[in-house]
Amino acid sequence: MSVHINAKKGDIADTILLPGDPLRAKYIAENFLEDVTQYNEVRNMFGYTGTYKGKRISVQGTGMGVPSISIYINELMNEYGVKNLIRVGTCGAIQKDVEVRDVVLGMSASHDSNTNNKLFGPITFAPTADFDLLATAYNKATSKGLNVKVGNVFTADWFYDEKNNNDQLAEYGVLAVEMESSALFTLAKKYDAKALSILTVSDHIITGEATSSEERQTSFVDMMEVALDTAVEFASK
Ligand SMILES: O=P(O)(O)O[C@H]1O[C@H](CO)[C@@H](O)[C@H]1O
Ligand SMILES: O=c1cc[nH]c(=O)[nH]1
Repeated sequence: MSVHINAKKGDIADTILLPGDPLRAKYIAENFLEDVTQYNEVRNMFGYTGTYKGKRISVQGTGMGVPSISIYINELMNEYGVKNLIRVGTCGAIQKDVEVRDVVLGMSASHDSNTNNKLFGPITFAPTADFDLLATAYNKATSKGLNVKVGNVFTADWFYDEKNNNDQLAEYGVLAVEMESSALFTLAKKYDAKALSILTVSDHIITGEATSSEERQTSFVDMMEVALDTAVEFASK
């Protein structure tokens, strides 16, 4: 048992999906996994383990923002030996050719979080996804015929930020804005684990087009299938 996860050693698979929304974790467990057990309900941050296509996979809500996901991924890697971490999140598009409901694979994560400044001091570390996970997810997505985009995402500390630099970020090729990937990529490297962010565009920051909160919990099935089909290639059992 760790501080925020009420699971025994061995309850959590070495390969895990990480939605910010715990109800998205519940949806994935109920609709995609077989032989599911719930291992965590501390703070209603639900965690489940089951099988998908015969492989043992877990899914754990992380909450919103760098501090929250950092707590969960530290405990998952340190206390439970998790090795392959795939975020299944939502993001806001900032490029005209990235559309609502598109799937975005985060290859790198620029950010405005102070956590990496504390870790690295004067060095600007570039949080980067694991290439093997990224290549596998890309192949799974394109073989499903998805309109997948791959590139740099921006991990923001502020959700409501009137002074954000979306225009500049877009000019420099950033695809979309979310709130966790830089911490996931940074900490996974520290603990010699593999990490990737698979995101669905839930809203478009330029056009204002948006999805409902129910759709954000339950309907981004393309992303969930790409993540699970990728996860099974890396799960050890
Ligand atoms: O849908 P999730 O995975 O929570 O991701 C996005 O949604 C939340 C903001 O609404 C932030 O956590 C952001 O990263
Ligand atoms: O963090 C997020 C997630 C979705 N949409 C946004 O604008 N920001």
